[in-house]
Amino acid sequence: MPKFSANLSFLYQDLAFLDRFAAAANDGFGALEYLGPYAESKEKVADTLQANGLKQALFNVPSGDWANGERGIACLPDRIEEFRRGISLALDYAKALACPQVNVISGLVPKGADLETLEKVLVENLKYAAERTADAGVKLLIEPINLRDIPGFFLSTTDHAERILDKVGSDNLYIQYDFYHMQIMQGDLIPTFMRLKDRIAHVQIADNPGRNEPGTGEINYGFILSELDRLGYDGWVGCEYKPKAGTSDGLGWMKPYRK
Ligand SMILES: O=C(O)[C@@H](O)C(=O)CO
Ligand SMILES: [Mg+2]
Repeated sequence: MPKFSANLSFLYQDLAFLDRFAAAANDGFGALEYLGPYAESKEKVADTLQANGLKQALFNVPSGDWANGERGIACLPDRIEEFRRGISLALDYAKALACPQVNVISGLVPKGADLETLEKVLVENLKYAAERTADAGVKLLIEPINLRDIPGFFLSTTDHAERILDKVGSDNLYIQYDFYHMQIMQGDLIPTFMRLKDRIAHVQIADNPGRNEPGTGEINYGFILSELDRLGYDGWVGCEYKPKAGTSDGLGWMKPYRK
């Protein structure tokens, strides 16, 4: 049976961040994920998780000035020190929250930048981060993201993600496979998942078009979720969508999977 993690950067947007924890637990989620916990103290986040009987499935390492349009810094040559500090902060929180994995957002290609240079920076940053996260018992992930929602994003296909994993050469670096992004960029969702299964540590779901809840678009999540089960995926399924019907009211799709 698939187990679901509520992505609090998308769900329960009408509530304050820490109030979203109880709402997710009440709706039957077993774990949480979000862009980052850094605006709250790690102690407060850990206490709120525990008080609501939730696990921390994942969060992103610090990803630059998100509010002002940055989408990660991991490929940017002039941000290497900041990336490294971010890894250390992410590991502090991961330890406090008993979080088994963190996701790296690669970054936007700056105007006129040399792609080979960006790739080298990303690979070196990931080598550095994969070593530190491995020492802490935390998996490191990278996520291909579709170019329609984030034009100019450096990493947008699983082929590219695989090449990066090969270049980094660490057994602690994995792919975060977001079915929504991959439907837009590649399609062929389950055959690709099957091929990359051993390199994928986390999956996320949303329907297309619209990035709304499963059942609102063209992706057959009934099939996908049963395939994930059949193929032995036992990680969390991250619900990273914009609820069309309100978060709790729009959870009808999840009913067959609740005990
Ligand atoms: O798919 C996404 O948007 C996310 O998983 C994310 O963390 C950053 O954009
Ligand atoms: Mg995602």
